[in-house]
Formats: sequence, C-alpha cells, structure tokens
Amino acid sequence: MIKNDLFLRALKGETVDRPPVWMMRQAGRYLPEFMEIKHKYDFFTRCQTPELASEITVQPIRRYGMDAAILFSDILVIPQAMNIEVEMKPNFGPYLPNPIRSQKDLDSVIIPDIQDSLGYVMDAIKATKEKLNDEIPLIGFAGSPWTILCYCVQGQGSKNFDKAKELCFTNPVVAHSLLQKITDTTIAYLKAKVEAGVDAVQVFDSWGGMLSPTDYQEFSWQYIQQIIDALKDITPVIAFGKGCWFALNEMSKSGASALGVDWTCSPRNARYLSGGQITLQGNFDPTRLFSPPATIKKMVHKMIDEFGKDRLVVNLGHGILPNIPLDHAKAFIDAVKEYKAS
Ligand SMILES: Cc1c2[nH]c(c1CCC(=O)O)Cc1[nH]c(c(CCC(=O)O)c1C)Cc1[nH]c(c(CCC(=O)O)c1C)Cc1[nH]c(c(C)c1CCC(=O)O)C2
Repeated sequence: MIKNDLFLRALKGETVDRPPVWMMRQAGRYLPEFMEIKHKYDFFTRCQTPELASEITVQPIRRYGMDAAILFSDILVIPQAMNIEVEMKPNFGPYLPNPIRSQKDLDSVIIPDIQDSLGYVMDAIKATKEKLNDEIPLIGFAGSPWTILCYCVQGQGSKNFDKAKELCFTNPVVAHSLLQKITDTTIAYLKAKVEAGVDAVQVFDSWGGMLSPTDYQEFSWQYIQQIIDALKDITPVIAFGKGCWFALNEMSKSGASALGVDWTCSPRNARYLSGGQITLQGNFDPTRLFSPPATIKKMVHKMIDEFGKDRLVVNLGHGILPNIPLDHAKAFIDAVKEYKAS
C-alpha cells in the first residue's frame, strides 16, 4: 500500500538494494521553512494544531525525500496529559514548574483518557497521512518512561539528571509508581497512534545512558520491555537508547523490530553485541554533518559498508543540530540514496 516501503522492509529484515534513511529531529530548526512557522506560533500551538504539525512533518520530506517521516510533536506531551505542567521556554527548553519529588506530588499525577487529552495528536497523524499520500511511512514516537521521569523530576534538562537519579535511589517506591503510570499512559498513547495510522513507532530513551547497566535494567529497560510487549504484534517498534550500547544484547531479545545506536559504538561492535540478526538504526555523529559534503558522503558509505546494507536503517546517532548547513543535510540523505554495494 505504501509506495516506498524500503523502511518497513528493512525493519522486517528483508534484503534491499540500499538501506532506507531518515534523521532524528528531521523536522526542526535547521530548516528555514520550520523557523518561519516557529516565529509565528509557540511550541505547543504547533504541536496541538493538526494543520501546523502535519505541515512541519512533511517539510523535510519535500526538501530531501527521506524514506520515512516522523510526526512533529514532543515526548513531553505525555507528562502534560498526566496533569504535570510543562512549558517550553524559548532559548531554554522544557521547564516543569512543579516537579514530582514525593508521594504527595505523585498523587496529583493521573493516567489520562488518551482521546480527551491527546486527541490532537491523532488528528495530526490523520492530516499527515493525507499529505503523505501513501508515498512513505509515518513514524510515531514516545519517550521512554525513564527519559520522561528525568524531566518530571528534574523539572528541566540537565547534564546528569542528578535529582531524577536521587529520587530513584532514595525513594524507589515513588519512582517506580511514577514509571508505571508513565508506562501505562504511553502504551495506550502508542496504541492510539497506531489506530490513527502510524506505520511504526520509536521509543526514545535519550537519557538511558545516564544509568549504570544495573540501574538501567531496574529504572529503564523493564518499562521499555512492557511497551514493546504491548505494541509488537500491532506495529514495528524501534528502541533507541542513547549511550545504551551495554544493553544491546538484552534489547536484541526483546521483540523490537530495530534498535537505535549512537555514534559512540562502532557498527561492528553494535552488530556483535546485538547478535547480528536484528535491524540496527544509526549511527552517524550528528556533529559530523559540519564536515564538507564530500567527506560526509565518504563517511556515510563507509558506515553502511561496516554495518552491512541489510537490516540497517541509516540515521544519525542522535537528533540533527540546529546550525547544520542545508546542503550538508542533503549530502547525508543523498549519500544513502546513491549507495551501491561494492
Ligand atoms: C529529549 C527529547 C525531547 N523531545 C524529544 C526528545 C527525544 C529525542 C532526543 O533526545 O532528541 C523528541 C522530539 N522533539 C521534537 C520531535 C519532532 C520530530 C522530529 O523532528 O524528529 C521529536 C522526535 C520536536 C521539538 N522539540 C523541541 C523542539 C525545539 C523547540 C521549538 O521548536 O520551539 C523541537 C523542534 C523542544 C525540546 N523538546 C525536548 C527538549 C530537550 C527540547 C529543547 C531542546 C531542543 O530544542 O532540542 C525534549
């Protein structure tokens, strides 16, 4: 049904002529057409207005022709729907004025009705699917419960999320019940996204790498596994854990269709740790997009050779940076489209 199904075929592990490509945070501030909309509407207005969210989602596709689109939204719409106030402060990022630090704080956190609180996301999915006209698949996403907890407890971005970790280590009962509430909400949310039309989902565990391997199991992975268990029979699931290469072996047995890897793990090591059978997604250093286009192309081809062209979704190892030149982003996408196995 979808005309370019390269991405879905790679998730199934099928043999392909070249791997598919998209970029994490591809709808964003490096694009002048995004900045034009950003100057007119605040962040959550963009998220909550299906016409704006769908337009922003297709902007990078029009410009570069990636093999998949990712819905414009944010992982923090989940805590917002759970009755936790979330602001997006210009030049600062997320700010949660009433962070969750105790049982009393937790008592006000609800498991929301998805249609009532996040119906606008489903409307944005339907509007985007119309614009995409079955040309390429649409990815839906959510933050991992741990990564969401990081913001709910810390109240803002952080280099080490020390307050979030402190809550886990001093009041694990509260931490685990918050994680479970987020997990239950996320499962219902992602199921609704699939019903609304997304073709795959990605769980972003952007801050999983803040935890030791043992703590990662306890505070992050077991909740991601619940999400995979609940979704894997209705849609392909991609689990991206930044800094989580140490967990690749366990992740490869989870039922996820693909695992995201960042650039600190070599392609060969990622294949080795994940057992060589599962599709991997990554892992170009986003800062490497500052290199000249010819260098980018060479490095991308080398990366594909090292991963092997099959069971691979080419991506960056984390989101694209706001100040990347447009022709450098184009060189990254074109390099994959021009790839020929040698
Ligand atoms: C940790 C995280 C967040 N949001 C997200 C993550 C996980 C991925 C990652 O680790 O990068 C996920 C996200 N956020 C956004 C998308 C859109 C789809 C895409 O382009 O990939 C996605 C997939 C839009 C956004 N979300 C945000 C912007 C920029 C602000 C704006 O547009 O006004 C965009 C385009 C704001 C945001 N949202 C968040 C932060 C830390 C910030 C501020 C810093 C920043 O700007 O990168 C939380």
